[in-house]
Amino acid sequence: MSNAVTIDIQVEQQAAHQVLHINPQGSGGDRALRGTIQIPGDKSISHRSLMLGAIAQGETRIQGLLVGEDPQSTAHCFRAMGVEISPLNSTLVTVQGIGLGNLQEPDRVLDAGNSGTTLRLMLGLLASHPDRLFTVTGDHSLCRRPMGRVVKPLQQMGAMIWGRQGASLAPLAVQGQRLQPLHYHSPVASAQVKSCVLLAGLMTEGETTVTEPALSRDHSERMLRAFGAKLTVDPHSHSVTVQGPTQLQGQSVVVPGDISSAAFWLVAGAIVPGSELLIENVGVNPTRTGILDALMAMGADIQPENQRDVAGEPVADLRVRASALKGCDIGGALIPRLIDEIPVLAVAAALAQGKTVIRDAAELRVKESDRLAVVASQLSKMGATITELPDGLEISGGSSLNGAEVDSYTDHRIAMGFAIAALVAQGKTSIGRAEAASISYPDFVTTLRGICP
Ligand SMILES: O=C(O)C1=C[C@@H](OP(=O)(O)O)[C@@H](O)[C@H](O)C1
Ligand SMILES: C=C(OP(=O)(O)O)C(=O)O
Repeated sequence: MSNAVTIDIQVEQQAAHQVLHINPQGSGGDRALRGTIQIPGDKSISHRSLMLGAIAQGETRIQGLLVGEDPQSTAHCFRAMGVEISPLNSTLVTVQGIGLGNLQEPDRVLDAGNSGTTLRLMLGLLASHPDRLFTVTGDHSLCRRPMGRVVKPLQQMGAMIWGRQGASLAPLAVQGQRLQPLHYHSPVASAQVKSCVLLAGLMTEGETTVTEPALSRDHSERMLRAFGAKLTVDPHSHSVTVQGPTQLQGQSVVVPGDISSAAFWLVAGAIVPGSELLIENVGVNPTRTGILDALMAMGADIQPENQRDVAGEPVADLRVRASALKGCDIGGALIPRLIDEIPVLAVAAALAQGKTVIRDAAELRVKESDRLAVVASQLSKMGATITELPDGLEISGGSSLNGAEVDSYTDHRIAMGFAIAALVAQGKTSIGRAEAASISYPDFVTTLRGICP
């Protein structure tokens, strides 16, 4: 029997959609993945640099911005409100800030596409722009996602917002107002809720505070401070206060690589026997590194190298080598620190020895898809033993996966997570609607081809 294994990767266009076929050919041989990977810019930081740049005074210069569909949605919306933003696909992106309170009333509906971050953060700014009417929408997925979580605190600040089901679903109409400050106790640990209220607080006279039940990603806090906002953080109560009104100054921003994109390679390197991958320039902000904690608790061999600080965010290169994984329990305050990585973490759990239980993750039901239901149904098709819980997943690992026809449900994290599962499956896996990957990672398939035998 030949020991040569190749992993055949084909993208098939089927009408408006793409099917990604991944077929490890040859058996018994070495499938090891090897190489050095450059990951795309952090999506959360990319959105924030465009938005803060737009409302600051003077020019903001952004290096390393993610050129994915989600930041493109943010750029389109702010261009429609009079902000000059250079093409996103250049090494240096410039935003000509128009100053606080100066977003123009757009002559069209603002379309946030597939991006929850765009819509929720932008609503805070729109609601606090007096005398202007804005209408906002998104794609089919976004119009099903809950907006009440940001509309409610904004209404408590005096915002006027209309939409379906008591303004809890987009499309929404916003009549900008002078708002009142608020101390909002958010029932969810959500950086989008926190950031929305803080952005509304920028324009509002007085102190606007958000307290959250557990710490969510703190990129807004870091960047608002860097742009000159008057901001205080109480780490004990997970509270952030902005003192408004506060004028921002344009800055130079360097966007680190997205750990949520690195997560696919971390899991791939850990589960494909013999692999060694070096993932360069990964943002390792402690509010985002839950995936490292979880994988290491499962026995993954991940070494951070060359740790440094880049423009206010910690960065490292991550070396991952394949190792035997064991199941573990994941829940509580760890969840917001790895929320977007759970689909691919479930793939690692399916390969680990023993049981993995993920809890406190009901938020996954209101992402681009119901990620708990989709991961459970599609991973079962590949032979995994997985049960959907109301707020998580129970995965009995150790089974080998078989190739299958699965669907992304138009969710980028699902499309890419299943591409990683396909690398260890017996036989061909076909992932429907795989073009969703370009929401956060347009070069995903190119990078995958580059590390496969
Ligand atoms: O603020 C952000 O940039 C994000 C916050 C998270 O959402 P929630 O705030 O809804 O948890 C995350 O899932 C999303 O991908 C990006
Ligand atoms: C949930 C995500 O993004 P958003 O909420 O911005 O659509 C994600 O990227 O996984």
